[in-house]
Amino acid sequence: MSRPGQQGPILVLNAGSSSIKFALFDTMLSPILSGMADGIGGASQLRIADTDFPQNLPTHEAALSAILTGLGQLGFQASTLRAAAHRVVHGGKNLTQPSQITPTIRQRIQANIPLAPLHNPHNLAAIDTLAKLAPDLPQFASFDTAFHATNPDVATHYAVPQQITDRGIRRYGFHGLSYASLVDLFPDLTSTPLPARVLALHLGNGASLCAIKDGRSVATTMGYSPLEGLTMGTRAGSLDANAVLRLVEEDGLDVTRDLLNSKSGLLGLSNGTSDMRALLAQGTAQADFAIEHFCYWAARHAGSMIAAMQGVDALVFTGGIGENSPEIRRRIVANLGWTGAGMDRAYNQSNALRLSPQTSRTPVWIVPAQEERKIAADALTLLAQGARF
Ligand SMILES: Nc1ncnc2c1ncn2[C@@H]1O[C@H](COP(=O)(O)OP(=O)(O)O)[C@@H](O)[C@H]1O
Ligand SMILES: CC(=O)OP(=O)(O)O
Ligand SMILES: [Mg+2]
Repeated sequence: MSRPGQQGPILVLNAGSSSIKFALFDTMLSPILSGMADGIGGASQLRIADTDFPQNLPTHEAALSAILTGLGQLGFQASTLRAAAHRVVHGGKNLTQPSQITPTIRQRIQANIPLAPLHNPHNLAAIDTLAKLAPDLPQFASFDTAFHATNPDVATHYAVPQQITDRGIRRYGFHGLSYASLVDLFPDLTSTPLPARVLALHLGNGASLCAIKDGRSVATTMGYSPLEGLTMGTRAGSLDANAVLRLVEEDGLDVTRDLLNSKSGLLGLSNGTSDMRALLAQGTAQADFAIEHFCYWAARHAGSMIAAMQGVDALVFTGGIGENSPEIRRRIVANLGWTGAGMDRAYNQSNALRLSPQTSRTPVWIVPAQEERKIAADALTLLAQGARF
């Protein structure tokens, strides 16, 4: 029996830790419209196409409901869709390929909640909400961990006994849909082939770096969960495991989990603000220290990524901060002057595609994160292969 939306668009939902991005694509992968609910839990707003709607969005659930209402008012009710496709942040050991969501896949996503507590619950909530609204709607998931499946064992193993690694305590890496789309889009956008050794900087509310050699991930800064690595909006980034043990001992597990995932990073350092745009506008000593910490550690971790590639041929910024903040890019590239990267002030100020002058030995680019397009492409491939619908 055919569904009413069989010829309709694909809805992509990308729930980040502070935002839900969404997009509709037709079956030729042409964008129909896109939008975003951002600043969830803070100074939130909903943007659909080019229109901003100031909205109080205290939770991801409120944001999802506002998005679905807004799309419904434009004629895109759930019943009119051909499929929905989701970014799922943690696929764990087993979910390394885009998949149609079945009860088994849903159960595995749920089992990975402790590994990505700021993400997987929101991904699952979106899947469940749509399943209730439109039980026959085929739904698909693409996993943020999958692009890093090419990391060598030496990069994915923590230095713990093998039986611990076998329990899944290993490095996975995230932002893989962003890095995969960067690799796909780079040649067309820049009219140059993808350089052999790319340092990709995905700087958003969550932030990570990836060493991309010959188009494949060979190292990344996030590990077992999206907590490891850089200083982030609310996440602490790397810290000594013995410090974590002490916090758990003194404050308990739940308090410590919340502290390290939701109350640290820029928010903790500045004593109140996780949003980079707001921090840059503040001008207080605490805000400046938080910004300095972010840029210093991004550059320090970059050194590690560059060592994994034995050098670097290009730097590529992406993510909300990477695409939009000239000041943060300026500071990070200044800390990486030793790589031969340089910045043209005017190009940087205008968020141009190429940020470095022609004389720069190592070019610096912006490639906008196109996670939604990648997720839609994955879903279309599965539909073409005959996924049930
Ligand atoms: N013009 C800007 N200047 C500085 N930071 C910005 C700007 N625009 C967006 N950002 C920052 O980008 C971050 C959100 O990035 P994004 O990739 O959308 O987040 P998420 O991790 O939720 O997907 C926030 O810290 C926000 O302040
Ligand atoms: C994995 C991750 O940190 O995602 P986001 O940056 O969207 O929060
Ligand atoms: Mg994001």
